[in-house]
Amino acid sequence: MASDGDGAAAVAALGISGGGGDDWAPPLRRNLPLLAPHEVELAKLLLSEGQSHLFEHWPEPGVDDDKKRNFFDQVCRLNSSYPGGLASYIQNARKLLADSKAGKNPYDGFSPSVPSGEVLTFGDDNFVSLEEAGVKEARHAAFVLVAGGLGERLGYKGIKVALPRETTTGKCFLQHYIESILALQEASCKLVEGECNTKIPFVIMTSDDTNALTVKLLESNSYFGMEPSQVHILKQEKVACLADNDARLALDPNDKYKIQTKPHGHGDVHALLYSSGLLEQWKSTGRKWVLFFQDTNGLLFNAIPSALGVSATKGYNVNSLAVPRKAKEAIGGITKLTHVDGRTMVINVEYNQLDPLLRATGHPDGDANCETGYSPYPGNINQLILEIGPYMEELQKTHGAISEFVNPKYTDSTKTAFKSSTRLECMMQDYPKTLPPSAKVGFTVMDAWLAYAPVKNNPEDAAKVPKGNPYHSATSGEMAIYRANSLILRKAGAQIADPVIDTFNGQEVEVWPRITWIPRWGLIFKDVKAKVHSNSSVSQRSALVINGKNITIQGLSLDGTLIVNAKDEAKFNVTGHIENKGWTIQHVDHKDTSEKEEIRIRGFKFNKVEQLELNY
Ligand SMILES: O=c1ccn([C@@H]2O[C@H](COP(=O)(O)OP(=O)(O)O[C@H]3O[C@H](CO)[C@H](O)[C@H](O)[C@H]3O)[C@@H](O)[C@H]2O)c(=O)[nH]1
Repeated sequence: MASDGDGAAAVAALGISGGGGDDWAPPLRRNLPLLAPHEVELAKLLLSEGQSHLFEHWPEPGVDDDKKRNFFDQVCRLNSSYPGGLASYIQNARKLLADSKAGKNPYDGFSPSVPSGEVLTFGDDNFVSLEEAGVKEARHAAFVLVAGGLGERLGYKGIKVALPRETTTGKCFLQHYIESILALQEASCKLVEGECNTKIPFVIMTSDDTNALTVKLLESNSYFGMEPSQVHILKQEKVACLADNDARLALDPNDKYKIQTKPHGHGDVHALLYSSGLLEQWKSTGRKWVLFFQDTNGLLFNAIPSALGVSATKGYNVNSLAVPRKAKEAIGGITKLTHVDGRTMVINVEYNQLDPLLRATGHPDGDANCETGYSPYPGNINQLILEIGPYMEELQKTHGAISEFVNPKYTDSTKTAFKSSTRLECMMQDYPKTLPPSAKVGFTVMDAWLAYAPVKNNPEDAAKVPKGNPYHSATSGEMAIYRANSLILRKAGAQIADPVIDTFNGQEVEVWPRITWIPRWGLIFKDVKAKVHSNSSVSQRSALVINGKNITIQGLSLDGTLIVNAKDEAKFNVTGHIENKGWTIQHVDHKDTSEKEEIRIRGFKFNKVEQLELNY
């Protein structure tokens, strides 16, 4: 830090007179001697971008000097972490805020239509062969989890990847993701003749909100069996908040020497990957695919093998996973956009933009269901599979910058003031927007029961979801695992009892038998079919935990709780009639603070009365 004397010299050297009317807000002028030359440059930048208010409250030198210096440390970080620096950020913000105020449609000139993509049916021959193709490709893949989000809508205090995916085993999302990647690695390697030492890389994008807890979760669980060198953490920086339509930066309400910041969105992942150097490394070691996914979709890995199979067999540069979408559901719609000048693109139109776009282009009902009971636009679940070569070529041009948007909440229709500060955001699924028309952009649709069950909404909001639309809550997220596993076993020939309907935290859900397995057991449908025989049955009140790769089920009739553990490659056949009191489901009110938060948000817990545990 420059001494007072140095600062004054620096000021003089930079030719700053200390005058210039409003340019040098008086409180800043008085503090100039405190600043190092690079800080003076940053101050000039801020003033030239209309940010003199940031200094209005600064006291005389000698008071809060450390805080003033910390302020410039933060400005320096904000300036270096945004492509083009803070000046670009403020200019982009001013333009986007003006467009928003004017009600400008970001899709001006485009008309939407329903695109065609690959529609897969679980368990048919095409699905099975795509799964096999996907497993074969998996050893050329790298996975990227975007997990920098706060999960504001869920309101959970911890990080979302640490939440149990289901509470029968209690395994968290991150453990399930890692075990799934390792299972893919193992299965894919098995298909190679000779030795295969492939380690599938796994990147986690964190933010200041999630980084420390994510690292702690990994380290305290020995990376859930993954080699630490396989895992790369990339932390995204937040961006400055905007207080008004002039893009004046907002000060932190709790610290007037700090600019308030918020996450910039999952779109940051492309710029971070670009600057990390990982892509070159991956390409040079034979990687072909980069798979992006989100923090809480416990069904996702049911869809990965076949979707990767689609990418490989269709030669897609970009493949987005989708599920049938209910109108107004909070997932973007995959849409074909045709511009008046003839350009077309297939892209996600975010859920808050689809309705206005449709209304503005001759669809008076806006975002509505069609005769199928679903929106005609497939719902984007934000699982993207990018082919690494074309991806790297594109990033060479864009450096990973993704088109941004702003979403201010105005106090009234004059759109002159915001309810709270806003910021620019970007989304990873907007990546195809800059691609040339020659790019092969496709999508793959699967049933939601198989592929999509996120945990995003808190109990109160979930209970208000229109009837028939998915809740996207901790309750529905867990119940969806049991339903999917039950349906998969049914398809494999087992007799799985029908569900009962119950209501937890105000949400009516189907309660299927609580069946779970480790990814090594049932990575693809062919594996499940080979291990389950049709003469087996599971009653509705049962729980079945399959915890071993080579466990087979033959002639089992289960009415109660059964946990089967078999180590490594040990073979074990589960058979016979097993009956016990089992685990009953106990309702928990989400306001009951005597329960743990992860239990309260799902509205139930298991009362473990009796079980049979087999260890082999
Ligand atoms: O700055 C951020 C913001 C979010 N995330 C991560 O991005 C993912 C998605 O965040 P949200 O769950 O908040 O996303 P939304 O529900 O708003 O919407 C996104 O997910 C939906 C499907 O779940 C749809 O695909 C939609 O089009 C897409 O934008 C999460 O893993 C979150 O941790 C970050 O890493 N950094």
